[in-house]
Amino acid sequence: MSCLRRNALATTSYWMISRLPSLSSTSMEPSEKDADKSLARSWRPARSLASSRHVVNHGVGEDVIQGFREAATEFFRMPEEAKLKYYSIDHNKPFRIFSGSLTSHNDGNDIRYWRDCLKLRCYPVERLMHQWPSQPEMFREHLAKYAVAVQELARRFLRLIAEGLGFDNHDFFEGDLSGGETLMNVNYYPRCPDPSLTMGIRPHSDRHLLTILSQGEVSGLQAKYRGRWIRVQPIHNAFVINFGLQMEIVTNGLLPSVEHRAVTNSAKARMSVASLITPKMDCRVGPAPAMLDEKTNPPKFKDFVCSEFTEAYEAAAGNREAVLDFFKIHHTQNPACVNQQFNMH
Ligand SMILES: O=C(O)CCC(=O)C(=O)O
Ligand SMILES: [Fe+2]
Repeated sequence: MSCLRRNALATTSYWMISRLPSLSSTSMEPSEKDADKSLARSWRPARSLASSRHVVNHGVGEDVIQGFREAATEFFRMPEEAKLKYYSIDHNKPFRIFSGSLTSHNDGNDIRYWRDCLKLRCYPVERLMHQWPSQPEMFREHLAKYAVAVQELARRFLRLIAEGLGFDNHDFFEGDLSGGETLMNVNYYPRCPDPSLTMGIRPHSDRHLLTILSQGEVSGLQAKYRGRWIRVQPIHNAFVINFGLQMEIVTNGLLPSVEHRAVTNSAKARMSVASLITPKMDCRVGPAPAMLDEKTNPPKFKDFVCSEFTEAYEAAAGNREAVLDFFKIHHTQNPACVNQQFNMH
């Protein structure tokens, strides 16, 4: 296991992938392997988020990204009556719209949120697409193409992460650990007359393994870095890759989830599309055995069933420290005993 690689991966949990001059989603030439090598080479630490490094060769065509972004924009443009039937605060709905905060939990603060969110389950496509809205026309078709392409990208990323972590098994994240239904937040932030009074999304860490975010062209995303909020400047056709809390736990804290938020702006509306790669609800999640060493790196977190995590996340309103606290091991137990519980697959 190369310590250097681990350190490189650990330095920041934010990467941006910019457009691919040489590859498109339809033409994976010269070969997927070469594209992966190129991705792997670019897994270097960002010196700071202010000078984010960009990873090229993500392989998702501009037509696929823009096609879905346009269809989603059309969706938000539909008359209120057409959208109202989807409005729901029921988390079990496969497709719904809601307004405002990230979780249903009220954290007692007085912040107002200007966000409409279209929340849906987007992968596996064949199983879920009949639940998506049939209007606007082509919405389903564009979403299906986007969801498949982003899922493939996530799969490649997870392999690279496993490789970068030095795992013998590069398929470590395959199967139940990343095989839950992929969720998608399509966030629409209207133009806001006074951004000092409203937020887009509160500060939070994403709950799952990995988020692949298309920001669009309008800035608004901010990430916490050394205690300060740094703007993540959008890049045309780029994805922001964001490690979630469960990645932080699986890697025993080596790849920390990034706290981020979205602010509103008075000049332009903004739309972002976040695809959240998640474990199966009944999957046991905990620090990967390959990450642990009884003496030097005992487990920092207990394992849990993914559905328990959802409850903790809601209760902590997405706050990184508060969520992690639910699962932290305060080392009164013998780490050797705890070790035996971790069986990820
Ligand atoms: O709008 C953004 O850039 C961030 C969205 C986000 O953090 C989320 O959907 O979890
Ligand atoms: Fe997020």
